[in-house]
Amino acid sequence: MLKFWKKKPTDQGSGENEEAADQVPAQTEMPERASVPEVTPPPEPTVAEAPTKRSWRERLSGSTFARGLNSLFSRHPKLDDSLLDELETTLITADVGIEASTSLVENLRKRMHKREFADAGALLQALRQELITLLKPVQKPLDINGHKPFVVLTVGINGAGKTTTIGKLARRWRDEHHQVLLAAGDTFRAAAVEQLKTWGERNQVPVISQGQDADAASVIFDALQAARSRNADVLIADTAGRLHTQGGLMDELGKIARVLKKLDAEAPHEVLMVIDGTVGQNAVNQVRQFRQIVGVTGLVVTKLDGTAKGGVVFALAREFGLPIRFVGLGETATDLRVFDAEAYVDGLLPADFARA
Ligand SMILES: Nc1nc2c(ncn2[C@@H]2O[C@H](COP(=O)(O)OP(=O)(O)OP(=O)(O)O)[C@@H](O)[C@H]2O)c(=O)[nH]1
Repeated sequence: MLKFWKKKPTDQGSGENEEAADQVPAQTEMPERASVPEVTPPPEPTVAEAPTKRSWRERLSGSTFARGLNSLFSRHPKLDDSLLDELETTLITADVGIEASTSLVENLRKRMHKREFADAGALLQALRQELITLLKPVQKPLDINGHKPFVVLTVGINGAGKTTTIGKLARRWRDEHHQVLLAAGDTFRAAAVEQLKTWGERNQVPVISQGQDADAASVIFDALQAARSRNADVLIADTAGRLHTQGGLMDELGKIARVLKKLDAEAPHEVLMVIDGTVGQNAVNQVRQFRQIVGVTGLVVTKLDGTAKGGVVFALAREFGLPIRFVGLGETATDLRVFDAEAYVDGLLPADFARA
């Protein structure tokens, strides 16, 4: 245990470890130190990129959801039961989920039979409203001002987009003038540490890392100490992608959370689960499994610009009611958007009917 605190010759000499060690209560479980933490300092700022922010519709219009609705309403402009039957199929095909799709359509069918809609356009407007109503409760942006440093622990399965999302978050919060620190806690995948360092360099944000195969809890613990001693506003910790069946790796998440609590009883302040939006209904199972291991407090749904069908966001909202903090609409730094129910729905609907 003492070994963990012993200052290594190549330490940066900041005195951070000693200072934070004084604040640590008696330890029963400590992360194993595999190697000396490395701090990658941010390089000098370069001229800021000036990316053009593309609209939600530009990004979402290729989805099965958007294409399905467009084609349905142009092929079938007449208001009747078969339009609703096809609408139900379109929603299910787009990953909205059977229960949510059926309940949405049956509700619209009842209203149609009560002659609430003059034409198919009015039905589409009602659908827009219902979809927004489904998503509004999960539109709860992440507020990082309540704690200092605010600790965000990102979790998810392999390739979901955690590291990329962290890079985008670093950029966003840095642009909002927060002091950001990153922890390279994905010590499992060879390239993950380098990938995070690249994002750090690109966004002038320091990264705390050890070598590959280091103990993730140790890296993240060190990073929280560093964040405290540097008076950083936010620490974002990466973790290795894992499946619920990988017991050892799942236990590691619990260990990371416990070790963080030794420094701050309320940390992590956000357990952000990153979900690949192209995996369809599987996303629902993933969230269910991760929730049982670590108390997920918010979701990020990525890759909605790609081959995602678009509907999984509704399925997640209906199933869990967990806040959807952000959605990934592309691979560049500014492509992570704060989730906005109306903008999302309007990005999926045919342009003539959406309000955007
Ligand atoms: N099109 C698109 N691609 C994305 C988005 N977010 C992430 N990606 C891509 O998804 C791939 C995987 O992203 P990573 O960030 O490496 O995923 P990870 O979850 O850290 O992966 P592991 O370390 O294996 O767990 C990369 O090629 C990213 O560029 C997004 O919103 N849109």
